[in-house]
Amino acid sequence: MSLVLAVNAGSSSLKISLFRRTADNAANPALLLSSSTSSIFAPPAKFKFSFVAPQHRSLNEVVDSIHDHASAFRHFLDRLKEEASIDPIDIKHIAHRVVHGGDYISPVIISEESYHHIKRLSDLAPLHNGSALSVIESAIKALPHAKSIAFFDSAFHKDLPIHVATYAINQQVAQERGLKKYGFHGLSYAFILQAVAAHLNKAPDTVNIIALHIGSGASMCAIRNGQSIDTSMGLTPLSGLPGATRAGDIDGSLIFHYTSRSPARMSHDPSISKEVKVTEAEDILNFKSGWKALTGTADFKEITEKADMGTLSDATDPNTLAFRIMLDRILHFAGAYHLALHGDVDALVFAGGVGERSAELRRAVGEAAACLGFAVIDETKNGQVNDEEGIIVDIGSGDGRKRMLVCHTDEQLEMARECSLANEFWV
Ligand SMILES: Nc1ncnc2c1ncn2[C@@H]1O[C@H](COP(=O)(O)OP(=O)(O)O)[C@@H](O)[C@H]1O
Ligand SMILES: CC(=O)OP(=O)(O)O
Ligand SMILES: [Mg+2]
Repeated sequence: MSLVLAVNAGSSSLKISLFRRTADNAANPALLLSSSTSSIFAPPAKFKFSFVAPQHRSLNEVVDSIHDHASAFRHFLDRLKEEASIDPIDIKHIAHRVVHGGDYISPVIISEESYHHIKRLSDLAPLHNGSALSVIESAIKALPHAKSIAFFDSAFHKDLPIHVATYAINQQVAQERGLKKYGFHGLSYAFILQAVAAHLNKAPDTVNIIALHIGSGASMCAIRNGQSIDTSMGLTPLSGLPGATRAGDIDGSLIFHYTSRSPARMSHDPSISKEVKVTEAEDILNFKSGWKALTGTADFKEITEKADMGTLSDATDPNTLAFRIMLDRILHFAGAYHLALHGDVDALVFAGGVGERSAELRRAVGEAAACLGFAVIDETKNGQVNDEEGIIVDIGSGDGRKRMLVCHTDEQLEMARECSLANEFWV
C-alpha cells in the first residue's frame, strides 16, 4: 500500500491528512483520515481526528500538552498509532507545506541542502518556516523510511508580473538580497483555481478570479487565465490584510515611532521559537498586532459575535472596529484586483477558516461588491454554508454574471495530488 501523509503547518494550526495513492487515482488520492489542531498558541489546543475510511468516526479533545507545532505533530502520531489500523511503513511520502520557498519554485525532497535553504528563509516567514522545520524533523525521526517533500506556498506566484513583484527601492540591493514580492497561500490558491474551474466547467487556464484566503493569516489573489497576477502578501506573509496577530500593511516608518527601543534589536520573547531570529519590529508586527491586538482575542468568530453590524460605518468599540478594518482592507484589494482583471472576473471566492465560516464577513463584502456586477448574496445559501456541502458553494442569488463562491480549500489534498502526480517522487 502506498500512503501520502500531507502536513500543513499554519500560523495557528496544524492540519494533517492521510491519503491512499494508487496508479488509478493519482490525480485524486483517496482520503483515509484527517486531523486538525487549532489554537496552538492560544492554549489549550483543540485536537480533532476524523476517520473517513473504512468507517466514519471522529475524536475531539482538548490537549494541554500541545504548545507548538512539533508537540501537535507528536500528539497526532500517538493517536495514529493508538486509533488507526495503519502500518506506518506504508507511509511512503510526507508532503509538508512550507510557506516561504524563496527562489525554490517547485517542490523539493528534503535533503541537507534544501533543509538549510528553508532554514535560511525562516526569518522571512517567522510564524511559519521554523514551525514547518520542527515538524519535518519530527517526521524524519518518527518515519525515517518515508520521503519528506516540501511544497511551497510562494511557488504559485512565481510568474507575478515584474512591476507587481518589484518594490520601488534600490534595485541592486533588492537583487542582492532577494527583496521582492513572493506572495503566499499558494497551495490554497492552486486548489481554489482547480475547484472553481471544475465548478464553472472551464479550463483552469481560462479562469479569472479574485480569491480571498482569510484565516489566521489572510491574503487575496488576483488570478488571470489561471495565473497569479497580484497578491496582497509580499516579501513576507506580513503585508496586505491584517491577520490574527499580524498588522498587515502599515506605513514603514510607523515602527520607528511605535517602539522606544531600537526596532532592529533582537526580540527575546520566550514564546517565539528559538529557531527563528526576529527583531523587535518583526515581533511587534507579526506576533503582537492584528485582531488580537485590537480586541484581545485571535478568534474572529468571537469578534464577529460581539461586533455591532448596525454601527459598522461608525465603528468605535474594539470588535466592531476590528471587523470594519478587515472589511475595509478586503474591499481595498477587491477593487484593485477588479481593475487588474479589467472587470473580466468569473467569481469572487471566499476560503480559509474565516472566509469559509463567517457568513457576516461574506455578507458585508458582498453588499459592497454588488456595485461591480457581482451576484447579490442569497442570505439563505450564505447562512447554510457548511463543510458537508461539497468543495464549492455558490452563495449568489443567480442574478449577476460574476459569481460569489465559497471554496472549502484543502492545502493537504493539493499537496497529495501534486505529490502523487509527480513521477520524480516515485522513483
Ligand atoms: N465560525 C467562525 N467565524 C469566523 N471565524 C472563524 C470561525 N471559525 C474559525 N474562525 C477563524 O478561523 C481562524 C483559523 O483559520 P485557518 O485558516 O484554519 O487558520 P491558519 O491560518 O492557522 O491556517 C481562527 O483563528 C478563527 O479566528
Ligand atoms: C501564509 C500564511 O499566513 O499562512 P496561514 O494562514 O496558514 O498562517
Ligand atoms: Mg492556513
